[in-house]
Amino acid sequence: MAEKRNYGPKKDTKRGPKKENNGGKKYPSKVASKAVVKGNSRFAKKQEANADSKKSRCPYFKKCGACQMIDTPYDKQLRQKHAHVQELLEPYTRVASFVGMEEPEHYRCKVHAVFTHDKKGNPLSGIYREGTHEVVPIDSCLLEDKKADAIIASIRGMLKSFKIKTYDEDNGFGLLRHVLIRIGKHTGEIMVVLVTVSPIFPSKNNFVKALRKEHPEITTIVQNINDKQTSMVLGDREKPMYGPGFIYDICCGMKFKISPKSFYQVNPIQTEILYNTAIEMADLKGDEVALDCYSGVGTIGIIASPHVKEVISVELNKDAVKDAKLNAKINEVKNITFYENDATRFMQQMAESGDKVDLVFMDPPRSGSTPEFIESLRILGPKKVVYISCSPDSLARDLGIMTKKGFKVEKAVPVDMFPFTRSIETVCLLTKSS
Ligand SMILES: C[S@@+](CC[C@H](N)C(=O)[O-])C[C@H]1O[C@@H](n2cnc3c(N)ncnc32)[C@H](O)[C@@H]1O
Repeated sequence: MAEKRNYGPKKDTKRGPKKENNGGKKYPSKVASKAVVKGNSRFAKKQEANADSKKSRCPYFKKCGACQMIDTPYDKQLRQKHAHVQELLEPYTRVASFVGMEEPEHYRCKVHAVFTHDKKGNPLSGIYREGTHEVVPIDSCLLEDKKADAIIASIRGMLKSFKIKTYDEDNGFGLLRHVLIRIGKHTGEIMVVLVTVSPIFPSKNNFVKALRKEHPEITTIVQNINDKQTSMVLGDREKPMYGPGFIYDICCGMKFKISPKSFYQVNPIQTEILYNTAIEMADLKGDEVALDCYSGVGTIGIIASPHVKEVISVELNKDAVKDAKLNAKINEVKNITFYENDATRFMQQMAESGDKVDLVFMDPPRSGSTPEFIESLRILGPKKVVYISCSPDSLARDLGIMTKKGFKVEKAVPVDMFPFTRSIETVCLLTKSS
Protein backbone atom coordinates (compact mmCIF):
# COMPACT_ATOMS: atom_id res chain seq x y z
CA MET A 1 0.00 0.00 0.00
CA ALA A 2 1.09 3.57 -0.55
CA GLU A 3 2.14 5.69 2.46
CA LYS A 4 -0.90 6.80 4.47
CA ARG A 5 -1.34 10.54 4.88
CA ASN A 6 -2.82 12.10 7.97
CA TYR A 7 -6.03 13.76 6.83
CA GLY A 8 -7.61 14.17 10.23
CA PRO A 9 -8.37 11.56 12.88
CA LYS A 10 -10.98 8.96 12.03
CA LYS A 11 -13.42 10.20 14.65
CA ASP A 12 -13.36 13.52 12.84
CA THR A 13 -14.80 11.84 9.80
CA LYS A 14 -17.86 10.79 11.79
CA ARG A 15 -18.53 14.26 13.15
CA GLY A 16 -21.30 15.71 11.13
CA PRO A 17 -20.31 14.74 7.59
CA LYS A 18 -24.01 14.87 6.80
CA LYS A 19 -23.90 18.65 6.98
CA GLU A 20 -21.36 18.72 4.19
CA ASN A 21 -22.83 15.77 2.37
CA ASN A 22 -25.41 16.22 -0.36
CA GLY A 23 -24.27 19.49 -1.79
CA GLY A 24 -27.46 19.82 -3.84
CA LYS A 25 -29.39 21.70 -1.19
CA LYS A 26 -26.48 23.92 -0.24
CA TYR A 27 -26.04 25.60 -3.59
CA PRO A 28 -27.30 29.12 -3.98
CA SER A 29 -30.33 28.81 -6.23
CA LYS A 30 -28.94 31.23 -8.79
CA VAL A 31 -26.19 28.72 -9.65
CA ALA A 32 -28.73 26.35 -11.19
CA SER A 33 -29.36 28.22 -14.41
CA LYS A 34 -32.82 28.64 -15.87
CA ALA A 35 -31.74 26.55 -18.86
CA VAL A 36 -31.08 23.59 -16.55
CA VAL A 37 -34.47 23.77 -14.89
CA LYS A 38 -36.38 24.45 -18.12
CA GLY A 39 -34.58 21.73 -20.08
CA ASN A 40 -35.31 19.16 -17.43
CA SER A 41 -39.04 19.76 -17.12
CA ARG A 42 -39.49 19.87 -20.93
CA PHE A 43 -37.75 16.50 -21.21
CA ALA A 44 -39.93 15.00 -18.46
CA LYS A 45 -43.15 16.40 -19.92
CA LYS A 46 -42.35 15.00 -23.37
CA GLN A 47 -41.88 11.53 -21.87
CA GLU A 48 -45.15 11.79 -19.93
CA ALA A 49 -47.04 12.84 -23.08
CA ASN A 50 -45.61 9.86 -25.00
CA ALA A 51 -46.58 7.57 -22.14
CA ASP A 52 -50.24 8.60 -22.14
CA SER A 53 -50.74 8.38 -25.88
CA LYS A 54 -50.70 4.62 -26.49
CA LYS A 55 -50.84 1.12 -25.06
CA SER A 56 -47.51 0.11 -23.61
CA ARG A 57 -45.57 -3.07 -24.31
CA CYS A 58 -44.96 -3.26 -20.56
CA PRO A 59 -48.11 -4.44 -18.71
CA TYR A 60 -47.08 -2.54 -15.56
CA PHE A 61 -46.18 0.68 -17.29
CA LYS A 62 -49.08 2.88 -16.21
CA LYS A 63 -48.90 1.84 -12.55
CA CYS A 64 -45.14 1.52 -12.17
CA GLY A 65 -43.84 4.54 -14.06
CA ALA A 66 -40.15 3.68 -13.59
CA CYS A 67 -39.32 3.30 -17.32
CA GLN A 68 -40.48 6.52 -18.87
CA MET A 69 -39.11 5.54 -22.31
CA ILE A 70 -40.17 1.88 -22.46
CA ASP A 71 -42.17 2.40 -25.68
CA THR A 72 -39.68 4.65 -27.41
CA PRO A 73 -37.49 2.86 -30.00
CA TYR A 74 -33.96 2.51 -28.56
CA ASP A 75 -32.20 4.71 -31.13
CA LYS A 76 -34.81 7.43 -30.52
CA GLN A 77 -34.29 7.16 -26.75
CA LEU A 78 -30.58 7.79 -27.27
CA ARG A 79 -31.26 10.75 -29.58
CA GLN A 80 -33.70 12.30 -27.09
CA LYS A 81 -31.36 11.81 -24.14
CA HIS A 82 -28.48 13.19 -26.18
CA ALA A 83 -30.47 16.30 -27.06
CA HIS A 84 -31.28 16.77 -23.37
CA VAL A 85 -27.71 16.47 -22.10
CA GLN A 86 -26.46 18.61 -24.99
CA GLU A 87 -28.95 21.34 -24.02
CA LEU A 88 -27.73 21.28 -20.42
CA LEU A 89 -24.02 21.20 -21.30
CA GLU A 90 -24.34 23.64 -24.24
CA PRO A 91 -22.46 26.45 -22.45
CA TYR A 92 -19.47 24.21 -21.79
CA THR A 93 -18.87 21.68 -24.57
CA ARG A 94 -20.22 19.68 -27.49
CA VAL A 95 -21.48 16.32 -26.25
CA ALA A 96 -20.25 13.20 -28.10
CA SER A 97 -22.70 10.56 -29.34
CA PHE A 98 -24.36 8.35 -26.75
CA VAL A 99 -22.69 4.97 -26.16
CA GLY A 100 -25.73 2.68 -26.21
CA MET A 101 -26.23 -1.05 -25.63
CA GLU A 102 -26.48 -3.72 -28.31
CA GLU A 103 -29.15 -5.54 -26.30
CA PRO A 104 -30.70 -2.98 -24.00
CA GLU A 105 -33.17 -5.22 -22.08
CA HIS A 106 -32.70 -7.15 -18.79
CA TYR A 107 -29.52 -5.29 -17.89
CA ARG A 108 -30.20 -4.78 -14.19
CA CYS A 109 -28.05 -7.12 -12.08
CA LYS A 110 -29.39 -5.62 -8.86
CA VAL A 111 -33.08 -6.29 -8.39
CA HIS A 112 -35.20 -5.21 -5.44
CA ALA A 113 -38.72 -6.48 -4.74
CA VAL A 114 -41.02 -5.19 -2.00
CA PHE A 115 -43.10 -7.93 -0.40
CA THR A 116 -46.71 -7.42 0.69
CA HIS A 117 -50.05 -9.27 0.38
CA ASP A 118 -53.51 -8.84 -1.05
CA LYS A 119 -56.70 -8.57 1.03
CA LYS A 120 -56.90 -12.36 1.30
CA GLY A 121 -53.32 -12.57 2.61
CA ASN A 122 -51.81 -13.94 -0.63
CA PRO A 123 -48.19 -12.82 -0.98
CA LEU A 124 -47.40 -10.23 -3.63
CA SER A 125 -44.10 -8.71 -4.67
CA GLY A 126 -43.20 -5.80 -6.86
CA ILE A 127 -42.02 -2.23 -6.73
CA TYR A 128 -43.32 0.91 -5.13
CA ARG A 129 -45.35 3.09 -7.48
CA GLU A 130 -43.22 6.19 -8.03
CA GLY A 131 -43.36 8.53 -5.05
CA THR A 132 -45.74 6.29 -3.01
CA HIS A 133 -45.70 3.27 -0.70
CA GLU A 134 -48.27 1.49 -2.86
CA VAL A 135 -46.84 -1.78 -4.21
CA VAL A 136 -47.31 -2.55 -7.90
CA PRO A 137 -47.20 -6.38 -8.18
CA ILE A 138 -44.69 -7.47 -10.83
CA ASP A 139 -43.84 -10.95 -12.14
CA SER A 140 -41.11 -10.02 -14.57
CA CYS A 141 -39.61 -6.75 -15.69
CA LEU A 142 -38.03 -5.86 -19.02
CA LEU A 143 -35.10 -4.19 -17.27
CA GLU A 144 -34.33 -6.80 -14.64
CA ASP A 145 -32.12 -9.86 -14.98
CA LYS A 146 -34.44 -12.78 -15.80
CA LYS A 147 -32.83 -15.11 -13.27
CA ALA A 148 -33.36 -12.55 -10.50
CA ASP A 149 -37.05 -12.29 -11.37
CA ALA A 150 -37.38 -16.09 -11.37
CA ILE A 151 -35.80 -16.32 -7.89
CA ILE A 152 -38.16 -13.64 -6.56
CA ALA A 153 -41.15 -15.54 -8.02
CA SER A 154 -39.93 -18.76 -6.36
CA ILE A 155 -39.59 -17.05 -2.96
CA ARG A 156 -43.11 -15.63 -3.33
CA GLY A 157 -44.40 -19.11 -4.17
CA MET A 158 -42.67 -20.71 -1.15
CA LEU A 159 -44.01 -18.33 1.52
CA LYS A 160 -47.39 -19.99 2.15
CA SER A 161 -46.00 -23.49 2.63
CA PHE A 162 -43.41 -22.11 5.08
CA LYS A 163 -46.10 -20.05 6.83
CA ILE A 164 -44.05 -16.90 6.35
CA LYS A 165 -46.18 -13.78 6.33
CA THR A 166 -45.22 -10.69 4.41
CA TYR A 167 -44.84 -7.48 6.40
CA ASP A 168 -47.78 -5.12 6.67
CA GLU A 169 -46.64 -1.49 6.84
CA ASP A 170 -49.96 -0.37 8.34
CA ASN A 171 -50.21 -2.69 11.33
CA GLY A 172 -46.56 -3.80 11.67
CA PHE A 173 -47.41 -7.56 11.48
CA GLY A 174 -45.60 -10.08 9.28
CA LEU A 175 -41.96 -10.96 8.68
CA LEU A 176 -40.68 -10.53 5.10
CA ARG A 177 -40.32 -6.94 3.87
CA HIS A 178 -38.05 -7.05 0.84
CA VAL A 179 -35.93 -9.34 -1.30
CA LEU A 180 -32.78 -8.05 -2.94
CA ILE A 181 -30.93 -10.04 -5.57
CA ARG A 182 -27.41 -9.20 -6.77
CA ILE A 183 -25.83 -11.03 -9.65
CA GLY A 184 -22.17 -11.13 -10.65
CA LYS A 185 -22.58 -11.00 -14.43
CA HIS A 186 -19.07 -12.24 -15.15
CA THR A 187 -18.68 -14.72 -12.25
CA GLY A 188 -22.26 -16.07 -12.32
CA GLU A 189 -22.42 -15.72 -8.52
CA ILE A 190 -25.83 -14.82 -7.09
CA MET A 191 -26.67 -13.28 -3.70
CA VAL A 192 -30.20 -13.33 -2.25
CA VAL A 193 -30.92 -10.93 0.61
CA LEU A 194 -34.10 -11.57 2.61
CA VAL A 195 -35.04 -8.44 4.55
CA THR A 196 -37.09 -9.29 7.62
CA VAL A 197 -38.52 -7.34 10.54
CA SER A 198 -37.35 -9.85 13.14
CA PRO A 199 -34.13 -11.88 13.39
CA ILE A 200 -36.13 -15.12 13.82
CA PHE A 201 -36.64 -16.93 10.53
CA PRO A 202 -38.92 -19.96 10.91
CA SER A 203 -37.63 -23.24 9.38
CA LYS A 204 -34.58 -21.33 8.17
CA ASN A 205 -32.55 -24.35 7.06
CA ASN A 206 -35.45 -25.95 5.21
CA PHE A 207 -36.27 -22.65 3.51
CA VAL A 208 -32.68 -22.30 2.32
CA LYS A 209 -32.64 -25.92 1.15
CA ALA A 210 -35.91 -25.53 -0.77
CA LEU A 211 -34.79 -22.28 -2.42
CA ARG A 212 -31.43 -23.75 -3.42
CA LYS A 213 -33.17 -26.84 -4.79
CA GLU A 214 -35.13 -24.62 -7.18
CA HIS A 215 -32.13 -22.35 -7.87
CA PRO A 216 -28.83 -24.18 -7.35
CA GLU A 217 -27.14 -21.21 -9.04
CA ILE A 218 -27.61 -19.14 -5.82
CA THR A 219 -24.19 -18.87 -4.15
CA THR A 220 -25.17 -17.02 -0.97
CA ILE A 221 -28.29 -16.13 1.03
CA VAL A 222 -28.24 -13.37 3.65
CA GLN A 223 -30.88 -12.35 6.19
CA ASN A 224 -30.95 -8.62 6.78
CA ILE A 225 -32.95 -7.35 9.73
CA ASN A 226 -34.78 -4.07 9.32
CA ASP A 227 -37.20 -3.36 12.19
CA LYS A 228 -37.42 0.39 11.60
CA GLN A 229 -40.27 2.42 10.14
CA THR A 230 -38.15 3.62 7.27
CA SER A 231 -38.08 3.85 3.52
CA MET A 232 -34.53 2.41 3.58
CA VAL A 233 -34.59 -1.16 2.28
CA LEU A 234 -31.74 -2.60 4.34
CA GLY A 235 -31.30 -2.52 8.10
CA ASP A 236 -28.01 -2.56 10.01
CA ARG A 237 -27.91 -6.23 11.07
CA GLU A 238 -27.03 -9.10 8.74
CA LYS A 239 -26.78 -12.87 9.19
CA PRO A 240 -25.51 -15.14 6.41
CA MET A 241 -28.02 -18.04 6.00
CA TYR A 242 -26.00 -19.81 3.34
CA GLY A 243 -22.58 -19.23 1.79
CA PRO A 244 -20.15 -16.38 2.51
CA GLY A 245 -22.66 -13.49 2.64
CA PHE A 246 -21.24 -11.69 -0.42
CA ILE A 247 -20.46 -12.31 -4.08
CA TYR A 248 -17.64 -11.39 -6.41
CA ASP A 249 -17.82 -9.93 -9.88
CA ILE A 250 -15.19 -9.06 -12.47
CA CYS A 251 -15.06 -5.60 -14.01
CA CYS A 252 -12.37 -4.44 -16.48
CA GLY A 253 -10.29 -7.49 -15.56
CA MET A 254 -10.35 -6.79 -11.79
CA LYS A 255 -12.27 -8.78 -9.17
CA PHE A 256 -14.68 -6.99 -6.81
CA LYS A 257 -16.45 -8.07 -3.65
CA ILE A 258 -20.11 -7.06 -3.47
CA SER A 259 -21.83 -7.13 -0.05
CA PRO A 260 -25.56 -6.50 0.40
CA LYS A 261 -25.00 -2.78 1.11
CA SER A 262 -22.12 -1.93 -1.20
CA PHE A 263 -22.68 0.47 -4.06
CA TYR A 264 -21.95 -1.35 -7.29
CA GLN A 265 -23.22 -0.21 -10.66
CA VAL A 266 -26.35 -2.10 -11.75
CA ASN A 267 -25.52 -2.46 -15.46
CA PRO A 268 -22.26 -4.45 -15.69
CA ILE A 269 -21.88 -4.31 -19.49
CA GLN A 270 -22.09 -0.52 -19.63
CA THR A 271 -20.05 -0.13 -16.43
CA GLU A 272 -16.98 -1.53 -18.19
CA ILE A 273 -17.53 0.95 -21.03
CA LEU A 274 -18.03 3.79 -18.53
CA TYR A 275 -14.85 3.06 -16.57
CA ASN A 276 -12.78 2.45 -19.71
CA THR A 277 -14.04 5.75 -21.13
CA ALA A 278 -13.06 7.54 -17.91
CA ILE A 279 -9.57 6.01 -17.87
CA GLU A 280 -8.98 6.62 -21.59
CA MET A 281 -10.05 10.25 -21.14
CA ALA A 282 -7.48 10.67 -18.38
CA ASP A 283 -4.74 9.71 -20.89
CA LEU A 284 -2.51 8.33 -18.13
CA LYS A 285 1.26 8.24 -18.50
CA GLY A 286 2.12 6.11 -15.46
CA ASP A 287 3.73 8.75 -13.22
CA GLU A 288 0.57 10.42 -11.91
CA VAL A 289 -0.85 10.66 -8.39
CA ALA A 290 -4.59 10.18 -8.90
CA LEU A 291 -7.36 10.96 -6.43
CA ASP A 292 -10.53 8.85 -6.68
CA CYS A 293 -13.34 10.73 -4.91
CA TYR A 294 -16.68 9.08 -4.01
CA SER A 295 -14.89 5.80 -4.66
CA GLY A 296 -17.52 3.23 -3.52
CA VAL A 297 -15.91 -0.23 -3.35
CA GLY A 298 -12.78 1.20 -5.00
CA THR A 299 -13.65 0.27 -8.59
CA ILE A 300 -12.29 3.23 -10.57
CA GLY A 301 -9.12 3.63 -8.47
CA ILE A 302 -8.31 -0.08 -8.58
CA ILE A 303 -8.92 -0.29 -12.34
CA ALA A 304 -6.78 2.83 -12.89
CA SER A 305 -4.02 1.69 -10.49
CA PRO A 306 -1.84 -0.18 -13.04
CA HIS A 307 -1.73 3.02 -15.15
CA VAL A 308 -0.58 5.50 -12.46
CA LYS A 309 2.08 5.88 -9.77
CA GLU A 310 -0.35 6.15 -6.85
CA VAL A 311 -4.09 6.31 -6.14
CA ILE A 312 -5.74 7.95 -3.12
CA SER A 313 -9.41 7.01 -2.68
CA VAL A 314 -12.05 8.63 -0.48
CA GLU A 315 -15.52 7.33 0.32
CA LEU A 316 -18.06 8.03 3.09
CA ASN A 317 -19.66 4.59 3.45
CA LYS A 318 -17.63 2.50 5.89
CA ASP A 319 -18.78 -0.86 4.47
CA ALA A 320 -17.77 0.24 0.99
CA VAL A 321 -14.32 1.29 2.27
CA LYS A 322 -13.90 -2.09 3.97
CA ASP A 323 -14.79 -3.84 0.70
CA ALA A 324 -12.51 -1.50 -1.25
CA LYS A 325 -9.51 -2.43 0.94
CA LEU A 326 -10.27 -6.09 0.41
CA ASN A 327 -10.71 -5.54 -3.33
CA ALA A 328 -7.25 -3.97 -3.53
CA LYS A 329 -5.82 -6.98 -1.67
CA ILE A 330 -7.59 -9.54 -3.89
CA ASN A 331 -6.24 -7.81 -6.97
CA GLU A 332 -2.78 -7.37 -5.41
CA VAL A 333 -2.93 -3.62 -5.90
CA LYS A 334 -0.25 -2.03 -3.70
CA ASN A 335 -0.24 1.60 -4.85
CA ILE A 336 -3.67 2.60 -3.49
CA THR A 337 -4.80 4.01 -0.10
CA PHE A 338 -8.39 4.28 1.06
CA TYR A 339 -9.88 6.88 3.38
CA GLU A 340 -13.30 6.78 5.03
CA ASN A 341 -14.32 10.42 4.97
CA ASP A 342 -16.68 12.97 3.51
CA ALA A 343 -15.21 13.88 0.12
CA THR A 344 -15.60 17.64 0.71
CA ARG A 345 -13.96 17.51 4.12
CA PHE A 346 -11.17 15.32 2.72
CA MET A 347 -10.51 17.74 -0.14
CA GLN A 348 -10.40 20.64 2.29
CA GLN A 349 -7.90 18.76 4.47
CA MET A 350 -5.73 17.98 1.46
CA ALA A 351 -5.85 21.59 0.28
CA GLU A 352 -4.97 22.87 3.79
CA SER A 353 -2.02 20.43 3.93
CA GLY A 354 -0.69 21.91 0.69
CA ASP A 355 -0.89 18.57 -1.12
CA LYS A 356 -0.95 18.28 -4.89
CA VAL A 357 -2.39 15.61 -7.17
CA ASP A 358 -2.10 15.26 -10.93
CA LEU A 359 -5.55 13.95 -11.62
CA VAL A 360 -8.93 13.64 -9.92
CA PHE A 361 -11.66 11.14 -10.73
CA MET A 362 -14.94 12.25 -9.18
CA ASP A 363 -18.09 10.12 -9.25
CA PRO A 364 -20.51 11.78 -6.81
CA PRO A 365 -24.07 10.66 -6.04
CA ARG A 366 -27.02 12.09 -8.00
CA SER A 367 -26.96 15.31 -5.96
CA GLY A 368 -23.50 16.09 -7.36
CA SER A 369 -20.59 17.65 -5.54
CA THR A 370 -20.34 20.77 -3.36
CA PRO A 371 -18.96 24.28 -3.97
CA GLU A 372 -16.48 23.64 -1.11
CA PHE A 373 -15.23 20.48 -2.79
CA ILE A 374 -14.76 22.38 -6.05
CA GLU A 375 -12.94 25.23 -4.29
CA SER A 376 -10.53 22.70 -2.72
CA LEU A 377 -10.12 21.12 -6.15
CA ARG A 378 -9.01 24.51 -7.45
CA ILE A 379 -6.43 24.80 -4.66
CA LEU A 380 -5.16 21.24 -5.15
CA GLY A 381 -4.65 22.15 -8.80
CA PRO A 382 -4.88 18.83 -10.69
CA LYS A 383 -4.13 19.22 -14.40
CA LYS A 384 -7.10 16.98 -15.23
CA VAL A 385 -10.43 16.11 -13.67
CA VAL A 386 -12.57 13.25 -14.94
CA TYR A 387 -16.12 13.82 -13.71
CA ILE A 388 -18.49 10.84 -13.89
CA SER A 389 -22.06 11.92 -13.33
CA CYS A 390 -25.41 10.16 -13.06
CA SER A 391 -27.36 13.42 -13.15
CA PRO A 392 -26.90 15.88 -16.00
CA ASP A 393 -28.63 18.57 -13.91
CA SER A 394 -26.15 18.45 -11.04
CA LEU A 395 -23.34 17.97 -13.57
CA ALA A 396 -24.33 21.15 -15.43
CA ARG A 397 -24.55 23.02 -12.13
CA ASP A 398 -21.11 21.76 -10.99
CA LEU A 399 -19.52 22.47 -14.41
CA GLY A 400 -20.87 26.02 -14.07
CA ILE A 401 -18.90 26.43 -10.84
CA MET A 402 -15.81 24.58 -12.11
CA THR A 403 -15.50 26.68 -15.26
CA LYS A 404 -15.67 29.83 -13.11
CA LYS A 405 -12.73 28.42 -11.13
CA GLY A 406 -10.56 28.08 -14.22
CA PHE A 407 -11.38 24.56 -15.40
CA LYS A 408 -12.20 23.97 -19.07
CA VAL A 409 -14.56 21.22 -20.20
CA GLU A 410 -12.75 19.35 -22.98
CA LYS A 411 -15.13 16.48 -23.70
CA ALA A 412 -18.37 14.91 -22.57
CA VAL A 413 -19.36 11.34 -23.44
CA PRO A 414 -22.76 10.03 -22.35
CA VAL A 415 -22.94 6.26 -21.67
CA ASP A 416 -26.37 4.66 -21.52
CA MET A 417 -26.31 2.89 -18.17
CA PHE A 418 -30.10 2.88 -17.79
CA PRO A 419 -31.90 2.14 -21.10
CA PHE A 420 -35.68 2.84 -21.15
CA THR A 421 -35.39 5.36 -18.33
CA ARG A 422 -34.69 9.10 -18.37
CA SER A 423 -31.44 8.61 -16.44
CA ILE A 424 -28.29 9.84 -18.12
CA GLU A 425 -24.70 9.00 -17.14
CA THR A 426 -21.99 11.26 -18.54
CA VAL A 427 -18.19 11.26 -18.36
CA CYS A 428 -16.51 14.66 -18.71
CA LEU A 429 -12.87 15.61 -19.02
CA LEU A 430 -11.86 18.96 -17.57
CA THR A 431 -8.41 20.50 -17.72
CA LYS A 432 -6.84 23.34 -15.80
CA SER A 433 -4.19 25.59 -17.20
CA SER A 434 -1.35 26.25 -14.75
C1 LIG B 1 -22.21 7.16 -7.80
S1 LIG B 1 -21.46 6.26 -6.48
C2 LIG B 1 -19.88 5.95 -7.18
C3 LIG B 1 -19.13 4.81 -6.60
C4 LIG B 1 -17.95 4.28 -7.41
N1 LIG B 1 -17.16 5.34 -7.97
C5 LIG B 1 -18.43 3.32 -8.46
O1 LIG B 1 -18.43 3.63 -9.65
O2 LIG B 1 -18.83 2.21 -8.09
C6 LIG B 1 -21.24 7.50 -5.32
C7 LIG B 1 -20.52 7.07 -4.06
O3 LIG B 1 -20.34 8.25 -3.29
C8 LIG B 1 -20.45 7.91 -1.92
N2 LIG B 1 -20.73 9.16 -1.21
C9 LIG B 1 -21.90 9.81 -1.07
N3 LIG B 1 -21.73 10.97 -0.44
C10 LIG B 1 -20.41 11.07 -0.17
C11 LIG B 1 -19.60 12.04 0.46
N4 LIG B 1 -20.14 13.15 0.93
N5 LIG B 1 -18.28 11.83 0.55
C12 LIG B 1 -17.72 10.70 0.06
N6 LIG B 1 -18.44 9.73 -0.55
C13 LIG B 1 -19.76 9.91 -0.66
C14 LIG B 1 -21.54 6.87 -1.89
O4 LIG B 1 -21.47 6.10 -0.71
C15 LIG B 1 -21.25 6.08 -3.16
O5 LIG B 1 -20.40 4.99 -2.89
